Amino acid sequence: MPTRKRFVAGNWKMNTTLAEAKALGAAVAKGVPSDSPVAVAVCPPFPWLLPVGEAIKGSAVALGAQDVHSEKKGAFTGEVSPAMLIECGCKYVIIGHSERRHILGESDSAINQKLHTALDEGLHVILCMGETLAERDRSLQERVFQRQVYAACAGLTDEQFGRLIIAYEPVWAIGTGKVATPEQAQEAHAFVRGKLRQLYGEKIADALPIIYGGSVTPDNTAGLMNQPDVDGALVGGASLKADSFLAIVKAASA
Ligand SMILES: O=C(CO)COP(=O)(O)O
Repeated sequence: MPTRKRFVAGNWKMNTTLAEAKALGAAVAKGVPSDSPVAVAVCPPFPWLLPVGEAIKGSAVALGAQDVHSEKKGAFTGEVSPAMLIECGCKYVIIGHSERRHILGESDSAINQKLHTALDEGLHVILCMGETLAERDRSLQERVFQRQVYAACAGLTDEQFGRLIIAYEPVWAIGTGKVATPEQAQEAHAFVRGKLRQLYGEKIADALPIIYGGSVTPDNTAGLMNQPDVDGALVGGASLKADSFLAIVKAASA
């Protein structure tokens, strides 16, 4: 049986004041035990990376960013490079979140470029993917996974695969309170893992964490985590309160 460490990350999106972010970071850091069986990260907005990094310093909680640019540096007004994130203390970066794909129009190829640059520069990447409701209604989800995941993974080295986490986030479940059932999540995760196995071999497929995101709460975490291919959670709304985020981490630790 493969042993994948579970991973729970909080995506704070465009929320929190500076004071709230520092307090939330500190409370999460305090609540996660140093010997936590679950790896934990928080992903605050860019301007709060340094102060939140300070608030979680020395704890078991790692820092992540919500996006990154695909080039290493240059004339890209308003953008942030992988090296800047690393200097801010980030271990992780989220790439390809559905809000960026659908609201900001990020294409698969732009996401793939970001993924490769971020991995080349040394970050761990949380690559988001998932189908819309219209796509699920037409049973197109597996085609969507294929497009979003496999193109992104082409050309990665074994070492880079070791720094990749896939987050399955069905668009219809994000911020809607409509969580995927454990069976729906398992089916999607198993499909993705099966394809990774076909394309890149057993070792890579078995080691790669696939986490679920979309209306995760303390109440539905255990059911999702009981599925063999669900390795953790990417949490939006419920990560904005330390109590609920820590309850999710605890449920994922069981
Ligand atoms: O988009 C998400 C995490 O990246 C999920 O958001 P919610 O947990 O608020 O549904």
